[in-house]
Amino acid sequence: MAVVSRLARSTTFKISSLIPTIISRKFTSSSLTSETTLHSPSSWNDTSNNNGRNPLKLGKGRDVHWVFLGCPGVGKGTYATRLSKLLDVPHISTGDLVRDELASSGSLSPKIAEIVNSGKLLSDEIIVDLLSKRLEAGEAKGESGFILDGFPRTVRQAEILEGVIDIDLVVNLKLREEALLAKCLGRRICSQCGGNYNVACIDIKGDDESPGMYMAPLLPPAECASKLISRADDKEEVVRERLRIYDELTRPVEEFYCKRGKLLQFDLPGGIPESWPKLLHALNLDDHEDDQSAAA
Ligand SMILES: Nc1ncnc2c1ncn2[C@@H]1O[C@H](COP(=O)(O)OP(=O)(O)O)[C@@H](O)[C@H]1O
Repeated sequence: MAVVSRLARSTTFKISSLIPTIISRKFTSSSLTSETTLHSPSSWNDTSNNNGRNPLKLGKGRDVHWVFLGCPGVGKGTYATRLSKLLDVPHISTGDLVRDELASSGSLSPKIAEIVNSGKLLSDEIIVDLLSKRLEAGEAKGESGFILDGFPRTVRQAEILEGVIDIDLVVNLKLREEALLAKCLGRRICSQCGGNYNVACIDIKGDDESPGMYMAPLLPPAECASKLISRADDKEEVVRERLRIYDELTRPVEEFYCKRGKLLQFDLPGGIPESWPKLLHALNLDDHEDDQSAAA
C-alpha cells in the first residue's frame, strides 16, 4: 500500500494505525470539472488582501479536503460544522477525538487529560493515531473527503499530512484577540444532548483605529439551561497557555500553507449572522447554499 509506505517514511516514530487510503485520493487537475475555476493563488494568499475569495469553485463529484486553522475560541468548530452539513462531508475535529478518548477512560486517558488540561499539545504520535482510527472508521462507512479542524497544529503534522494527501484549501479564521479569551471562557456544553453554546456577550466599542464588534451570546434552550458544563481546559490560565502555544507552534503552519498557495485568510467580522454569509462568499459557496435551500 503506497500510502502506508509514504506515511511510514515521513514519520520518525512508530504509528500503530496508519492514515488510510481515504485521504490518499489525490486531487489532480484531471479531477477538476468544467465548473472549477482556478486563479493565481498569490491573489488570495496575500494577507493584506483580507477575505480574498477562494478561487476554487466546487464542481460536482469532487472530494473536499479542507483544513480549518485558527486560535482557540475563534469558532473553527462552529463554521466547520456548518460547512460540513452544507457540503455533506465529515467534519473531523481532533479536539473532539481527544475528548472522546478521555470519555472512554482508556489506558492513555490520565496522561492525555494531564496534557490537555495544562493547555499543551499531545504528541504527534498520539494525535495521528487517533486521527487514523477515525479516518479508517469513516472509510469503512463509505465516507470521502473531510473538513479537518484542529489538525495539523504543528509543522511536523502538516508535513505528515502532506506526505499522504494534497489538501486543497486551508481556511485561517481570525478574530480580534480581545474576543478570543472571552469566547473560550463563555463556552458551555449541554451535558445531556452535547449541544454547544456560548454565554459570552462580546461588545467591543469602536474607536478611530478600529471598528466596534458585537457578538451576541448563543444561549441554550430552556431544557439545556440547567445542564450546562464547561470544558476543563477552558479556565483562564489554561486558555492563555493554549493561545501562547498556538503562537509558538501553530502560527508557523499558516506560513507553511501560505507558501504553498493554499491559505485563505478570513477575518470574522462579528457573530454568526454577519460572518456566515461572508464566509460562504469568500469560499465561492453562496450559490451552493441557494441550491440547497431550493432543493429543501
Ligand atoms: N492536532 C493536535 N495536536 C496535538 N494536540 C491536539 C491536537 N488537536 C487537539 N489536541 C489537544 O486537544 C486539546 C483540545 O483541542 P481543541 O478542542 O481543538 O482546542 P481549541 O479550542 O484550543 O482549538 C488541545 O488543547 C490539545 O491538547
